[in-house]
Amino acid sequence: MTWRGQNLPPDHPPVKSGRIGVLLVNLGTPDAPDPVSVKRYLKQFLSDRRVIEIPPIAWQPILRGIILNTRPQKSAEAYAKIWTPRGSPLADITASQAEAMAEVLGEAARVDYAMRYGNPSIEDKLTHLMREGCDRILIAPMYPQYCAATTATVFDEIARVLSEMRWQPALRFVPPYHDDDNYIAALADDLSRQVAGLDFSPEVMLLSFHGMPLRTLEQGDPYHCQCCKTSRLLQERLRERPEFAGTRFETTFQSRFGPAKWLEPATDDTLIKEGEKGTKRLVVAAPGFAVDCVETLEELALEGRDEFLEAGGEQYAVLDCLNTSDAGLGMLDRMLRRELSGWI
Ligand SMILES: C=CC1=C(C)c2cc3[nH]c(cc4nc(cc5[nH]c(cc1n2)c(C)c5CCC(=O)O)C(CCC(=O)O)=C4C)c(C)c3C=C
Ligand SMILES: [Fe+2]
Ligand SMILES: [Fe+2]
Repeated sequence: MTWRGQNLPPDHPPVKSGRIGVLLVNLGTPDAPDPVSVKRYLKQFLSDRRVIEIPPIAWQPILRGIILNTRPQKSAEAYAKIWTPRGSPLADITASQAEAMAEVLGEAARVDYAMRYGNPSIEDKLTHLMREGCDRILIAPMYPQYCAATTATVFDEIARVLSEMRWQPALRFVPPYHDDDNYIAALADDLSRQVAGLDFSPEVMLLSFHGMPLRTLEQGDPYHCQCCKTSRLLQERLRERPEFAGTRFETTFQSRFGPAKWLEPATDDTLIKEGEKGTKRLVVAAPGFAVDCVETLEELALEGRDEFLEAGGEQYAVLDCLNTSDAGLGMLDRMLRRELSGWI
């Protein structure tokens, strides 16, 4: 019996090894846009102690007694507005990114994707890659800015899954890429292309990042700092482009959750203030999201539009995330190849 050129004795169990795997990991999403599925997803997501940093003895009664009895209904309505025939945009676009990377990497590596919460799970996909013979695996958390609530939870889950494996793969992790020239240049190209296609020129551009509780900044999470750096580097690039001549840039934080103080300025408050002070033409980009999701397609594109127009604004657009654009896939390809160097 032979496997990849190895001679094995006839009674040897089949051996598959020597392959390289790549696993793109994003946050996760419900299986369907209904309250039961959203409740299942939120229960797992909001029970993670890195996401809600309140001792479980205090948090779990609030989560189970209040949040999970109210939020799933409201969130399911938001998801229903953006759901596609192929499912949740977050999972669908992440799957397309993985397919595109599988194509460009070809025989050099197996590429797949997983979700930190919900399906397909990290456990299933990591086990599957191992069964396919991948004993070296590159994990790519799809978060440009490091945050304990996102990047670190991927590491936690991988470590948990590995703790139950006899034969563990060798692992690499793609580092946060908030100031990587490859990422900033891809954003600058893609956002300029999209603005050139609008029927108005923006007076103001919001660079909106997912928010976090302010306490996490005070406790040393680098997330806020990394968002600010991405924003500064991106603005430096965009100011050189004719599409942004005369545009004023603002950095904001969206998706506030719960009563604690979050990072400011808040995106929704800023949209209202801009409309009230006479800004007529505004665009929003969300550079911290690798793919479009409920937070960009519903909160920014639908709720945000109403907020801005009701406050006096006239023209409003939310730009696509890098998704599967040429710039986005080119960036991903270069980033994965760099992190795979020596393996492929
Ligand atoms: C305290 C709660 C939350 C923290 C902290 C948080 C951090 C955080 N989230 C993202 C990226 C995404 N979040 C998404 C959805 C989402 N986020 C929260 C709460 C917190 N996020 C909730 C309750 C939800 C579900 C939707 C809702 O009910 O509003 C998504 C989209 C998922 C999808 O299915 O489309 C993304 C992506 C980051 C990057 C982050 C910290 C930096
Ligand atoms: Fe979130
Ligand atoms: Fe939201």
